[in-house]
Amino acid sequence: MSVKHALGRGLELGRSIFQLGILKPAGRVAAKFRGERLRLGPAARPVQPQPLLPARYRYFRMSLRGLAAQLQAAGFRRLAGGGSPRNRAVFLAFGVGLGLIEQQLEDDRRSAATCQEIQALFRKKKFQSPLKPFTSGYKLEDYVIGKQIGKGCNAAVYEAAAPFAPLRESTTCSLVELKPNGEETNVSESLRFPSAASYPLAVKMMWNIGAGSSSEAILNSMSQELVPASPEALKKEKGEVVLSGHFGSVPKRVTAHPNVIRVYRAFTAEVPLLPGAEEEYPAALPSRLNPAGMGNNRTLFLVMKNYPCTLRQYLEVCVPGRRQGSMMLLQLLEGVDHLCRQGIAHRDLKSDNVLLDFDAVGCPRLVITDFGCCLAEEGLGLKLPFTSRWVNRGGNACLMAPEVATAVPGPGVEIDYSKADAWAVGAITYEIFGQPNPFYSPEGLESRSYQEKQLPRLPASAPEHVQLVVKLLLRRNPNKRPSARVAANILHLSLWGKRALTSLNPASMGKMADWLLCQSAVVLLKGCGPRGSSVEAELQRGFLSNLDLEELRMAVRYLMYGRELWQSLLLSDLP
Ligand SMILES: Nc1ncnc2c1ncn2[C@@H]1O[C@H](COP(=O)(O)OP(=O)(O)OP(=O)(O)O)[C@@H](O)[C@H]1O
Repeated sequence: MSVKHALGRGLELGRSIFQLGILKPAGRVAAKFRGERLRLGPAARPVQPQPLLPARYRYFRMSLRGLAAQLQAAGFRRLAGGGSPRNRAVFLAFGVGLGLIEQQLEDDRRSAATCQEIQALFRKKKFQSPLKPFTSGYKLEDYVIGKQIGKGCNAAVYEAAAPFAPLRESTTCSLVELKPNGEETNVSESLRFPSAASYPLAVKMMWNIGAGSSSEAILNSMSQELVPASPEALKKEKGEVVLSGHFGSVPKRVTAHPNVIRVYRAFTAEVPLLPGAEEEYPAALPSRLNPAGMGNNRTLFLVMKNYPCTLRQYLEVCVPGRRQGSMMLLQLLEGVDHLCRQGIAHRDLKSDNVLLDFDAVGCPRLVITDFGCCLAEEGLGLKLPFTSRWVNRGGNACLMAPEVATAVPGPGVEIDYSKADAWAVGAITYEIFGQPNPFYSPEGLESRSYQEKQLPRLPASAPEHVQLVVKLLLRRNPNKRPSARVAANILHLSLWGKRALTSLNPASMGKMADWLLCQSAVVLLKGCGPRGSSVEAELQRGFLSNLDLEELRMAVRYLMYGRELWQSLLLSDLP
Protein backbone atom coordinates (compact mmCIF):
# COMPACT_ATOMS: atom_id res chain seq x y z
CA MET A 1 0.00 0.00 0.00
CA SER A 2 1.44 3.39 -0.97
CA VAL A 3 1.53 6.31 1.44
CA LYS A 4 -0.97 8.17 -0.70
CA HIS A 5 -3.22 5.17 -0.76
CA ALA A 6 -2.98 4.77 3.02
CA LEU A 7 -3.83 8.43 3.56
CA GLY A 8 -6.83 8.02 1.28
CA ARG A 9 -7.92 4.85 3.08
CA GLY A 10 -7.66 6.59 6.45
CA LEU A 11 -9.84 9.43 5.23
CA GLU A 12 -12.26 7.08 3.59
CA LEU A 13 -12.56 4.92 6.66
CA GLY A 14 -13.22 7.85 8.94
CA ARG A 15 -15.68 9.39 6.54
CA SER A 16 -17.61 6.20 5.99
CA ILE A 17 -17.86 5.57 9.71
CA PHE A 18 -18.94 9.14 10.07
CA GLN A 19 -21.49 9.11 7.24
CA LEU A 20 -23.14 5.90 8.12
CA GLY A 21 -22.98 6.50 11.78
CA ILE A 22 -21.06 3.74 13.39
CA LEU A 23 -23.85 1.30 13.83
CA LYS A 24 -22.05 -1.48 15.54
CA PRO A 25 -20.89 -0.98 19.07
CA ALA A 26 -17.21 -0.53 19.61
CA GLY A 27 -15.51 -3.67 20.77
CA ARG A 28 -17.85 -5.95 18.87
CA VAL A 29 -16.08 -5.21 15.65
CA ALA A 30 -12.36 -5.14 16.03
CA ALA A 31 -10.38 -4.22 12.96
CA LYS A 32 -6.74 -4.93 12.34
CA PHE A 33 -4.50 -2.69 10.40
CA ARG A 34 -1.09 -4.16 9.59
CA GLY A 35 -1.08 -6.36 12.66
CA GLU A 36 -2.24 -3.62 15.02
CA ARG A 37 -5.54 -4.34 16.84
CA LEU A 38 -7.93 -1.44 16.60
CA ARG A 39 -11.01 -1.02 18.71
CA LEU A 40 -13.33 0.07 15.94
CA GLY A 41 -14.10 -1.21 12.49
CA PRO A 42 -16.11 0.39 9.72
CA ALA A 43 -19.49 -1.04 8.77
CA ALA A 44 -18.76 -3.08 5.67
CA ARG A 45 -21.81 -2.24 3.61
CA PRO A 46 -24.25 0.66 3.44
CA VAL A 47 -26.67 0.26 6.25
CA GLN A 48 -29.97 1.93 6.81
CA PRO A 49 -29.71 5.11 8.81
CA GLN A 50 -30.63 4.59 12.41
CA PRO A 51 -31.02 7.19 15.05
CA LEU A 52 -27.76 7.74 16.90
CA LEU A 53 -28.54 8.45 20.49
CA PRO A 54 -26.65 11.50 21.71
CA ALA A 55 -24.71 9.46 24.26
CA ARG A 56 -23.76 6.91 21.65
CA TYR A 57 -22.84 9.64 19.23
CA ARG A 58 -20.52 11.23 21.75
CA TYR A 59 -19.02 7.83 22.38
CA PHE A 60 -18.57 7.31 18.67
CA ARG A 61 -16.77 10.61 18.31
CA MET A 62 -14.48 9.79 21.19
CA SER A 63 -13.80 6.39 19.70
CA LEU A 64 -13.01 7.89 16.33
CA ARG A 65 -10.63 10.32 17.91
CA GLY A 66 -9.15 7.50 19.95
CA LEU A 67 -8.73 5.40 16.85
CA ALA A 68 -6.87 8.14 15.03
CA ALA A 69 -4.66 8.66 18.06
CA GLN A 70 -3.99 4.92 18.32
CA LEU A 71 -2.92 4.76 14.70
CA GLN A 72 -0.73 7.80 14.93
CA ALA A 73 0.86 6.55 18.15
CA ALA A 74 1.44 3.17 16.56
CA GLY A 75 3.00 4.89 13.56
CA PHE A 76 5.34 6.85 15.81
CA ARG A 77 6.17 3.76 17.86
CA ARG A 78 7.16 1.95 14.77
CA LEU A 79 9.04 4.97 13.59
CA ALA A 80 11.02 4.99 16.82
CA GLY A 81 11.29 1.22 17.09
CA GLY A 82 12.46 0.48 13.59
CA GLY A 83 10.65 -1.55 10.95
CA SER A 84 10.64 -0.83 7.25
CA PRO A 85 10.45 2.91 6.49
CA ARG A 86 7.70 2.34 3.96
CA ASN A 87 5.61 0.46 6.48
CA ARG A 88 6.11 3.19 9.05
CA ALA A 89 5.12 5.90 6.64
CA VAL A 90 2.07 3.99 5.50
CA PHE A 91 1.00 3.52 9.06
CA LEU A 92 1.46 7.14 9.91
CA ALA A 93 -0.38 8.33 6.80
CA PHE A 94 -3.36 6.14 7.60
CA GLY A 95 -3.56 7.60 11.07
CA VAL A 96 -3.14 11.15 9.81
CA GLY A 97 -5.87 10.58 7.20
CA LEU A 98 -8.17 9.39 9.87
CA GLY A 99 -7.21 12.29 12.06
CA LEU A 100 -8.37 14.71 9.37
CA ILE A 101 -11.87 13.70 10.28
CA GLU A 102 -11.27 15.93 13.28
CA GLN A 103 -11.90 18.79 10.88
CA GLN A 104 -15.34 17.44 10.26
CA LEU A 105 -15.95 17.29 13.97
CA GLU A 106 -14.96 20.93 14.22
CA ASP A 107 -17.27 21.68 11.30
CA ASP A 108 -20.00 19.94 13.27
CA ARG A 109 -19.34 21.94 16.39
CA ARG A 110 -19.72 25.13 14.39
CA SER A 111 -22.89 23.91 12.66
CA ALA A 112 -24.42 22.87 15.98
CA ALA A 113 -23.68 26.32 17.39
CA THR A 114 -25.32 27.93 14.34
CA CYS A 115 -28.39 25.74 14.85
CA GLN A 116 -28.61 26.83 18.47
CA GLU A 117 -28.36 30.50 17.59
CA ILE A 118 -31.05 30.22 14.93
CA GLN A 119 -33.24 28.25 17.29
CA ALA A 120 -32.92 30.88 20.01
CA LEU A 121 -33.81 33.60 17.53
CA PHE A 122 -37.00 31.91 16.35
CA ARG A 123 -38.08 30.66 19.75
CA LYS A 124 -38.34 34.25 20.93
CA LYS A 125 -41.32 34.84 18.68
CA LYS A 126 -44.26 33.28 20.44
CA PHE A 127 -47.18 31.80 18.54
CA GLN A 128 -50.14 34.18 18.63
CA SER A 129 -53.64 32.90 19.22
CA PRO A 130 -56.11 33.76 16.42
CA LEU A 131 -58.45 35.30 19.00
CA LYS A 132 -57.78 38.57 20.77
CA PRO A 133 -57.05 37.86 24.43
CA PHE A 134 -60.11 38.15 26.63
CA THR A 135 -60.51 38.23 30.36
CA SER A 136 -64.03 37.00 31.05
CA GLY A 137 -65.99 33.98 29.80
CA TYR A 138 -65.84 31.60 32.74
CA LYS A 139 -69.63 31.05 32.76
CA LEU A 140 -71.99 29.57 30.21
CA GLU A 141 -74.14 32.73 30.43
CA ASP A 142 -71.25 34.73 28.96
CA TYR A 143 -71.86 33.08 25.57
CA VAL A 144 -74.54 33.19 22.91
CA ILE A 145 -74.89 29.61 21.72
CA GLY A 146 -75.81 28.97 18.08
CA LYS A 147 -76.44 25.73 16.24
CA GLN A 148 -74.76 22.38 16.68
CA ILE A 149 -71.64 21.99 14.53
CA GLY A 150 -70.46 18.55 15.49
CA LYS A 151 -70.93 15.55 17.67
CA GLY A 152 -68.72 12.68 18.73
CA CYS A 153 -69.07 9.76 21.12
CA ASN A 154 -68.48 11.95 24.17
CA ALA A 155 -69.63 15.45 23.39
CA ALA A 156 -71.68 17.82 21.30
CA VAL A 157 -70.10 20.96 19.87
CA TYR A 158 -71.94 24.23 19.28
CA GLU A 159 -71.01 27.48 17.60
CA ALA A 160 -70.84 30.35 20.05
CA ALA A 161 -70.19 34.04 20.26
CA ALA A 162 -69.07 36.35 23.01
CA PRO A 163 -68.75 40.10 22.52
CA PHE A 164 -65.40 40.04 24.33
CA ALA A 165 -63.74 37.47 22.05
CA PRO A 166 -63.30 38.84 18.51
CA LEU A 167 -60.91 37.31 15.98
CA ARG A 168 -57.61 39.01 15.26
CA GLU A 169 -57.64 41.23 12.15
CA SER A 170 -55.28 39.05 10.15
CA THR A 171 -57.38 35.94 10.52
CA THR A 172 -60.83 37.32 9.89
CA CYS A 173 -60.28 36.50 6.22
CA SER A 174 -60.31 32.79 6.96
CA LEU A 175 -61.91 31.64 3.75
CA VAL A 176 -65.60 31.06 3.58
CA GLU A 177 -65.43 30.24 -0.08
CA LEU A 178 -62.39 28.38 -1.24
CA LYS A 179 -61.62 28.32 -4.91
CA PRO A 180 -59.14 25.51 -5.34
CA ASN A 181 -56.10 26.53 -7.26
CA GLY A 182 -56.27 24.93 -10.71
CA GLU A 183 -52.62 23.94 -10.76
CA GLU A 184 -52.75 22.40 -7.33
CA THR A 185 -55.97 20.41 -7.29
CA ASN A 186 -58.31 18.26 -9.30
CA VAL A 187 -61.47 19.84 -7.98
CA SER A 188 -62.78 22.63 -10.12
CA GLU A 189 -65.93 23.88 -8.42
CA SER A 190 -65.68 26.24 -5.49
CA LEU A 191 -66.10 24.83 -2.00
CA ARG A 192 -68.17 26.38 0.70
CA PHE A 193 -67.60 26.08 4.39
CA PRO A 194 -69.60 27.86 7.07
CA SER A 195 -68.40 31.28 8.05
CA ALA A 196 -67.11 31.70 11.58
CA ALA A 197 -67.55 35.48 11.42
CA SER A 198 -70.75 35.66 13.46
CA TYR A 199 -69.83 32.76 15.76
CA PRO A 200 -66.05 32.83 16.12
CA LEU A 201 -66.09 30.35 19.02
CA ALA A 202 -67.04 26.72 19.49
CA VAL A 203 -68.28 25.33 22.81
CA LYS A 204 -67.82 21.63 23.42
CA MET A 205 -70.27 20.27 25.95
CA MET A 206 -69.06 16.97 27.34
CA TRP A 207 -71.63 14.31 28.04
CA ASN A 208 -71.36 13.43 31.67
CA ILE A 209 -72.70 9.98 32.34
CA GLY A 210 -71.58 8.53 35.61
CA ALA A 211 -68.80 10.96 36.55
CA GLY A 212 -70.85 12.64 39.26
CA SER A 213 -71.80 16.30 39.39
CA SER A 214 -69.07 17.70 41.59
CA SER A 215 -66.49 19.71 39.70
CA GLU A 216 -63.72 17.60 41.20
CA ALA A 217 -65.29 14.38 39.92
CA ILE A 218 -65.84 15.92 36.49
CA LEU A 219 -62.21 16.93 36.23
CA ASN A 220 -61.01 13.56 37.37
CA SER A 221 -62.87 11.78 34.62
CA MET A 222 -62.36 14.39 31.87
CA SER A 223 -58.97 15.78 32.78
CA GLN A 224 -57.39 14.90 29.43
CA GLU A 225 -59.69 17.37 27.69
CA LEU A 226 -57.78 20.10 29.53
CA VAL A 227 -54.40 19.18 28.08
CA PRO A 228 -54.64 21.86 25.34
CA ALA A 229 -56.08 24.45 27.75
CA SER A 230 -54.27 27.78 27.97
CA PRO A 231 -53.00 28.87 31.39
CA GLU A 232 -55.90 31.35 31.59
CA ALA A 233 -58.53 28.77 30.67
CA LEU A 234 -59.41 27.93 34.24
CA LYS A 235 -60.56 30.62 36.61
CA LYS A 236 -57.90 31.55 39.11
CA GLU A 237 -59.11 32.29 42.59
CA LYS A 238 -56.72 33.43 45.26
CA GLY A 239 -53.82 32.33 43.09
CA GLU A 240 -55.12 28.80 42.90
CA VAL A 241 -56.45 27.08 39.80
CA VAL A 242 -60.06 26.15 40.27
CA LEU A 243 -62.76 24.84 38.02
CA SER A 244 -65.87 25.90 39.91
CA GLY A 245 -64.34 24.11 42.84
CA HIS A 246 -60.99 22.69 43.90
CA PHE A 247 -59.23 19.91 42.10
CA GLY A 248 -56.59 17.52 43.14
CA SER A 249 -54.97 16.39 39.91
CA VAL A 250 -54.45 18.54 36.84
CA PRO A 251 -52.88 16.79 33.83
CA LYS A 252 -49.90 18.03 31.84
CA ARG A 253 -50.68 21.04 29.66
CA VAL A 254 -49.37 21.46 26.17
CA THR A 255 -47.98 24.88 25.26
CA ALA A 256 -49.45 26.84 22.34
CA HIS A 257 -48.62 25.64 18.84
CA PRO A 258 -50.14 26.57 15.46
CA ASN A 259 -51.09 22.93 14.80
CA VAL A 260 -52.61 22.06 18.16
CA ILE A 261 -56.06 23.21 19.31
CA ARG A 262 -56.18 25.82 22.05
CA VAL A 263 -58.88 25.66 24.70
CA TYR A 264 -59.45 29.25 25.84
CA ARG A 265 -61.89 28.59 28.63
CA ALA A 266 -62.97 25.54 30.61
CA PHE A 267 -65.65 25.58 33.27
CA THR A 268 -68.37 23.39 34.68
CA ALA A 269 -72.03 24.37 34.50
CA GLU A 270 -75.48 22.84 34.59
CA VAL A 271 -76.35 20.99 31.39
CA PRO A 272 -78.67 23.27 29.35
CA LEU A 273 -81.20 22.15 26.75
CA LEU A 274 -79.35 23.12 23.58
CA PRO A 275 -80.66 22.87 20.01
CA GLY A 276 -81.07 19.26 18.91
CA ALA A 277 -80.34 17.82 22.36
CA GLU A 278 -83.62 15.92 22.75
CA GLU A 279 -83.32 14.33 19.31
CA GLU A 280 -79.59 13.74 19.11
CA TYR A 281 -78.40 12.84 22.58
CA PRO A 282 -81.45 12.34 24.84
CA ALA A 283 -79.70 9.68 26.95
CA ALA A 284 -76.90 12.10 27.88
CA LEU A 285 -79.37 14.64 29.33
CA PRO A 286 -80.00 14.80 33.07
CA SER A 287 -83.40 13.66 34.37
CA ARG A 288 -84.22 17.35 34.96
CA LEU A 289 -84.41 17.73 31.15
CA ASN A 290 -85.32 14.21 30.11
CA PRO A 291 -86.88 11.82 32.64
CA ALA A 292 -85.31 8.89 30.80
CA GLY A 293 -81.89 10.58 30.57
CA MET A 294 -78.85 9.14 32.34
CA GLY A 295 -76.66 12.21 32.38
CA ASN A 296 -75.43 14.09 35.43
CA ASN A 297 -76.70 17.54 36.17
CA ARG A 298 -73.42 19.36 35.61
CA THR A 299 -70.73 18.87 33.06
CA LEU A 300 -67.56 20.30 31.54
CA PHE A 301 -67.62 23.00 28.83
CA LEU A 302 -64.63 23.83 26.66
CA VAL A 303 -64.38 27.02 24.62
CA MET A 304 -62.27 26.99 21.45
CA LYS A 305 -62.01 28.78 18.15
CA ASN A 306 -64.73 27.75 15.72
CA TYR A 307 -63.14 26.03 12.72
CA PRO A 308 -65.02 25.80 9.41
CA CYS A 309 -64.55 22.05 8.99
CA THR A 310 -62.64 18.92 9.95
CA LEU A 311 -59.92 17.44 7.78
CA ARG A 312 -62.27 14.60 6.84
CA GLN A 313 -65.00 17.01 5.73
CA TYR A 314 -62.48 18.99 3.69
CA LEU A 315 -61.09 15.90 1.99
CA GLU A 316 -64.60 14.77 1.05
CA VAL A 317 -64.80 17.71 -1.35
CA CYS A 318 -61.23 18.50 -2.21
CA VAL A 319 -58.09 16.68 -3.28
CA PRO A 320 -55.13 18.85 -2.26
CA GLY A 321 -52.37 19.33 -4.79
CA ARG A 322 -48.77 18.13 -4.38
CA ARG A 323 -47.42 21.07 -2.46
CA GLN A 324 -50.53 21.70 -0.42
CA GLY A 325 -50.77 18.02 0.49
CA SER A 326 -47.12 18.00 1.58
CA MET A 327 -47.73 21.04 3.77
CA MET A 328 -50.79 19.40 5.32
CA LEU A 329 -48.79 16.29 6.18
CA LEU A 330 -46.02 18.50 7.50
CA GLN A 331 -48.40 20.36 9.80
CA LEU A 332 -49.63 17.11 11.31
CA LEU A 333 -46.04 16.05 11.93
CA GLU A 334 -45.21 19.41 13.48
CA GLY A 335 -48.22 19.11 15.78
CA VAL A 336 -47.28 15.55 16.79
CA ASP A 337 -43.65 16.55 17.35
CA HIS A 338 -44.77 19.39 19.60
CA LEU A 339 -46.84 16.96 21.67
CA CYS A 340 -44.01 14.41 21.86
CA ARG A 341 -41.54 17.00 23.09
CA GLN A 342 -43.90 17.74 25.94
CA GLY A 343 -44.32 14.06 26.76
CA ILE A 344 -47.87 13.84 25.40
CA ALA A 345 -49.28 11.18 23.07
CA HIS A 346 -52.61 11.97 21.42
CA ARG A 347 -53.54 8.30 20.81
CA ASP A 348 -56.67 9.05 18.76
CA LEU A 349 -55.45 10.73 15.61
CA LYS A 350 -57.85 10.49 12.69
CA SER A 351 -59.11 12.94 10.10
CA ASP A 352 -62.20 13.70 12.28
CA ASN A 353 -59.90 14.85 15.05
CA VAL A 354 -58.10 17.38 12.90
CA LEU A 355 -59.75 20.75 12.41
CA LEU A 356 -59.03 23.00 9.49
CA ASP A 357 -59.22 26.64 8.48
CA PHE A 358 -57.43 28.63 5.82
CA ASP A 359 -54.71 31.24 5.83
CA ALA A 360 -54.91 34.47 3.88
CA VAL A 361 -53.77 32.75 0.67
CA GLY A 362 -56.20 29.83 0.99
CA CYS A 363 -53.74 27.24 2.29
CA PRO A 364 -55.36 24.82 4.78
CA ARG A 365 -54.16 25.22 8.35
CA LEU A 366 -54.53 22.00 10.38
CA VAL A 367 -54.93 21.70 14.13
CA ILE A 368 -54.99 18.49 16.13
CA THR A 369 -57.97 18.39 18.45
CA ASP A 370 -59.89 16.11 20.88
CA PHE A 371 -57.42 15.09 23.56
CA GLY A 372 -59.96 12.89 25.35
CA CYS A 373 -57.83 9.72 24.86
CA CYS A 374 -54.39 11.23 25.27
CA LEU A 375 -51.59 10.07 27.50
CA ALA A 376 -50.43 13.09 29.46
CA GLU A 377 -49.90 11.99 33.00
CA GLU A 378 -47.41 13.95 34.98
CA GLY A 379 -44.34 11.81 35.69
CA LEU A 380 -45.21 9.12 33.15
CA GLY A 381 -43.76 10.41 29.89
CA LEU A 382 -44.57 8.53 26.73
CA LYS A 383 -44.25 5.07 28.26
CA LEU A 384 -47.35 3.54 29.75
CA PRO A 385 -47.01 0.61 32.17
CA PHE A 386 -49.13 -2.12 30.57
CA THR A 387 -49.59 -4.49 33.43
CA SER A 388 -53.16 -5.56 32.82
CA ARG A 389 -55.59 -5.72 29.96
CA TRP A 390 -57.73 -3.11 31.74
CA VAL A 391 -55.14 -0.43 31.01
CA ASN A 392 -56.53 1.82 28.26
CA ARG A 393 -54.21 1.82 25.22
CA GLY A 394 -56.03 4.72 23.51
CA GLY A 395 -58.85 5.30 21.02
CA ASN A 396 -59.43 4.34 17.39
CA ALA A 397 -58.18 0.76 17.14
CA CYS A 398 -57.81 1.01 13.32
CA LEU A 399 -55.09 3.64 13.56
CA MET A 400 -53.27 2.16 16.53
CA ALA A 401 -49.56 1.74 15.79
CA PRO A 402 -48.40 -1.91 15.58
CA GLU A 403 -46.35 -1.70 18.80
CA VAL A 404 -49.47 -0.53 20.65
CA ALA A 405 -51.93 -2.90 18.99
CA THR A 406 -49.74 -5.96 19.55
CA ALA A 407 -48.62 -5.19 23.11
CA VAL A 408 -49.35 -8.02 25.54
CA PRO A 409 -49.93 -6.98 29.14
CA GLY A 410 -47.70 -8.39 31.83
CA PRO A 411 -45.50 -7.45 34.77
CA GLY A 412 -42.94 -4.83 33.81
CA VAL A 413 -44.42 -4.35 30.29
CA GLU A 414 -44.54 -0.80 28.98
CA ILE A 415 -46.05 0.57 25.78
CA ASP A 416 -43.82 3.20 24.22
CA TYR A 417 -45.98 5.82 22.49
CA SER A 418 -43.11 8.01 21.29
CA LYS A 419 -43.68 7.12 17.63
CA ALA A 420 -47.28 5.90 17.72
CA ASP A 421 -48.91 9.19 16.65
CA ALA A 422 -46.35 9.55 13.85
CA TRP A 423 -47.45 6.13 12.57
CA ALA A 424 -51.10 7.30 12.51
CA VAL A 425 -50.06 10.40 10.56
CA GLY A 426 -48.49 8.07 7.96
CA ALA A 427 -51.84 6.31 7.55
CA ILE A 428 -53.84 9.57 7.36
CA THR A 429 -51.57 10.75 4.53
CA TYR A 430 -53.35 8.34 2.17
CA GLU A 431 -56.55 10.29 2.82
CA ILE A 432 -54.77 13.61 2.23
CA PHE A 433 -53.63 12.39 -1.18
CA GLY A 434 -57.10 11.26 -2.20
CA GLN A 435 -56.94 7.56 -1.37
CA PRO A 436 -58.88 5.49 1.14
CA ASN A 437 -57.08 4.93 4.40
CA PRO A 438 -55.63 1.40 4.00
CA PHE A 439 -56.39 0.60 7.65
CA TYR A 440 -60.09 1.46 7.55
CA SER A 441 -62.22 -0.72 5.34
CA PRO A 442 -63.23 -4.16 6.67
CA GLU A 443 -61.12 -5.72 3.91
CA GLY A 444 -58.28 -3.31 4.69
CA LEU A 445 -55.02 -3.94 6.47
CA GLU A 446 -54.85 -4.47 10.20
CA SER A 447 -52.21 -2.55 12.04
CA ARG A 448 -51.43 -5.53 14.26
CA SER A 449 -50.69 -7.89 11.38
CA TYR A 450 -49.97 -6.06 8.09
CA GLN A 451 -46.74 -6.52 6.23
CA GLU A 452 -45.04 -3.43 4.91
CA LYS A 453 -45.04 -4.76 1.36
CA GLN A 454 -48.87 -4.93 1.51
CA LEU A 455 -49.13 -1.16 1.86
CA PRO A 456 -50.73 0.32 -1.25
CA ARG A 457 -48.78 2.83 -3.30
CA LEU A 458 -49.71 6.46 -2.91
CA PRO A 459 -50.96 7.99 -6.16
CA ALA A 460 -48.33 9.23 -8.57
CA SER A 461 -49.48 12.76 -7.71
CA ALA A 462 -47.88 12.39 -4.25
CA PRO A 463 -44.35 13.84 -4.35
CA GLU A 464 -41.40 11.46 -3.95
CA HIS A 465 -40.49 12.84 -0.54
CA VAL A 466 -44.04 12.23 0.70
CA GLN A 467 -43.92 8.66 -0.57
CA LEU A 468 -40.64 8.15 1.25
CA VAL A 469 -41.93 9.67 4.49
CA VAL A 470 -45.10 7.57 4.44
CA LYS A 471 -43.14 4.37 3.83
CA LEU A 472 -40.85 5.23 6.72
CA LEU A 473 -43.66 6.25 9.08
CA LEU A 474 -45.57 3.05 8.45
CA ARG A 475 -42.70 0.79 9.37
CA ARG A 476 -43.84 -1.79 11.86
CA ASN A 477 -40.70 -1.58 13.95
CA PRO A 478 -40.66 1.73 15.84
CA ASN A 479 -36.86 1.58 16.04
CA LYS A 480 -36.72 1.74 12.25
CA ARG A 481 -39.40 4.43 12.05
CA PRO A 482 -38.28 8.07 12.11
CA SER A 483 -39.66 10.30 14.83
CA ALA A 484 -42.20 12.95 13.85
CA ARG A 485 -39.37 15.52 14.08
CA VAL A 486 -37.07 13.69 11.68
CA ALA A 487 -39.96 12.98 9.27
CA ALA A 488 -40.89 16.67 9.42
CA ASN A 489 -37.28 17.62 8.73
CA ILE A 490 -37.28 15.41 5.62
CA LEU A 491 -40.29 17.33 4.33
CA HIS A 492 -38.88 20.74 5.27
CA LEU A 493 -35.63 19.99 3.45
CA SER A 494 -37.51 18.67 0.42
CA LEU A 495 -39.93 21.58 0.28
CA TRP A 496 -37.55 24.46 0.90
CA GLY A 497 -34.03 23.15 0.65
CA LYS A 498 -34.11 21.36 -2.70
CA ARG A 499 -31.25 23.28 -4.23
CA ALA A 500 -29.17 23.01 -1.08
CA LEU A 501 -29.95 19.31 -0.85
CA THR A 502 -28.03 18.46 -4.00
CA SER A 503 -24.80 19.36 -2.22
CA LEU A 504 -25.77 18.19 1.27
CA ASN A 505 -23.77 15.50 2.89
CA PRO A 506 -24.51 14.12 6.34
CA ALA A 507 -20.79 13.99 7.04
CA SER A 508 -20.31 17.66 6.45
CA MET A 509 -23.07 19.74 7.94
CA GLY A 510 -21.32 23.06 7.25
CA LYS A 511 -23.28 23.49 4.02
CA MET A 512 -26.45 22.74 5.89
CA ALA A 513 -25.62 25.48 8.41
CA ASP A 514 -25.04 27.93 5.52
CA TRP A 515 -28.39 27.04 4.04
CA LEU A 516 -30.09 27.41 7.42
CA LEU A 517 -28.64 30.89 7.81
CA CYS A 518 -29.96 31.94 4.39
CA GLN A 519 -33.32 30.36 5.14
CA SER A 520 -33.49 32.22 8.46
CA ALA A 521 -32.88 35.52 6.70
CA VAL A 522 -35.59 34.76 4.15
CA VAL A 523 -38.10 33.78 6.85
CA LEU A 524 -37.34 36.85 8.93
CA LEU A 525 -37.83 39.11 5.92
CA LYS A 526 -41.04 37.34 4.94
CA GLY A 527 -42.29 37.69 8.51
CA CYS A 528 -42.33 41.47 8.06
CA GLY A 529 -44.57 41.23 5.00
CA PRO A 530 -48.30 40.56 4.67
CA ARG A 531 -47.74 36.81 4.46
CA GLY A 532 -46.11 36.69 7.88
CA SER A 533 -48.98 34.67 9.31
CA SER A 534 -49.31 32.26 6.39
CA VAL A 535 -49.16 28.53 7.00
CA GLU A 536 -45.93 28.38 5.02
CA ALA A 537 -44.31 31.06 7.19
CA GLU A 538 -45.51 29.34 10.37
CA LEU A 539 -44.06 26.04 9.23
CA GLN A 540 -40.73 27.58 8.37
CA ARG A 541 -40.54 29.38 11.70
CA GLY A 542 -41.47 26.16 13.49
CA PHE A 543 -38.69 24.31 11.69
CA LEU A 544 -36.08 26.94 12.52
CA SER A 545 -37.11 27.07 16.15
CA ASN A 546 -36.60 23.31 16.52
CA LEU A 547 -33.21 22.80 14.90
CA ASP A 548 -31.11 19.97 16.13
CA LEU A 549 -28.04 18.99 14.15
CA GLU A 550 -28.38 15.26 14.74
CA GLU A 551 -32.06 15.20 13.76
CA LEU A 552 -31.21 17.16 10.62
CA ARG A 553 -28.37 14.79 9.80
CA MET A 554 -30.76 11.90 10.25
CA ALA A 555 -33.20 13.50 7.80
CA VAL A 556 -30.41 14.02 5.24
CA ARG A 557 -29.41 10.39 5.59
CA TYR A 558 -32.96 9.23 5.00
CA LEU A 559 -33.22 11.51 1.98
CA MET A 560 -30.00 10.15 0.52
CA TYR A 561 -31.15 6.64 1.27
CA GLY A 562 -34.51 7.38 -0.42
CA ARG A 563 -32.74 8.89 -3.42
CA GLU A 564 -30.57 5.81 -3.82
CA LEU A 565 -33.64 3.62 -3.65
CA TRP A 566 -35.50 5.76 -6.15
CA GLN A 567 -32.56 5.59 -8.48
CA SER A 568 -32.60 1.83 -8.29
CA LEU A 569 -36.44 1.87 -8.51
CA LEU A 570 -36.65 0.04 -5.25
CA LEU A 571 -38.76 2.41 -3.23
CA SER A 572 -41.71 0.05 -3.26
CA ASP A 573 -39.49 -2.58 -1.66
CA LEU A 574 -38.15 -0.27 1.02
CA PRO A 575 -36.96 -2.60 3.75
N1 LIG B 1 -63.39 23.88 17.63
C1 LIG B 1 -64.24 23.32 16.79
N2 LIG B 1 -64.70 24.00 15.72
C2 LIG B 1 -65.55 23.42 14.86
N3 LIG B 1 -66.01 22.17 14.96
C3 LIG B 1 -65.59 21.43 15.99
C4 LIG B 1 -64.69 21.96 16.96
N4 LIG B 1 -64.42 21.00 17.86
C5 LIG B 1 -65.12 19.93 17.48
N5 LIG B 1 -65.83 20.17 16.36
C6 LIG B 1 -66.73 19.25 15.65
O1 LIG B 1 -67.34 18.40 16.59
C7 LIG B 1 -67.02 17.04 16.34
C8 LIG B 1 -66.90 16.29 17.64
O2 LIG B 1 -65.87 16.87 18.42
P1 LIG B 1 -64.85 15.96 19.22
O3 LIG B 1 -64.17 15.03 18.27
O4 LIG B 1 -63.99 16.86 20.01
O5 LIG B 1 -65.90 15.16 20.13
P2 LIG B 1 -65.71 13.79 20.91
O6 LIG B 1 -67.05 13.35 21.36
O7 LIG B 1 -64.68 13.98 21.96
O8 LIG B 1 -65.18 12.87 19.73
P3 LIG B 1 -64.78 11.32 19.76
O9 LIG B 1 -65.99 10.58 19.30
O10 LIG B 1 -63.65 11.26 18.78
O11 LIG B 1 -64.38 11.02 21.17
C9 LIG B 1 -65.75 17.10 15.51
O12 LIG B 1 -65.58 15.97 14.70
C10 LIG B 1 -65.98 18.35 14.70
O13 LIG B 1 -66.82 18.06 13.61
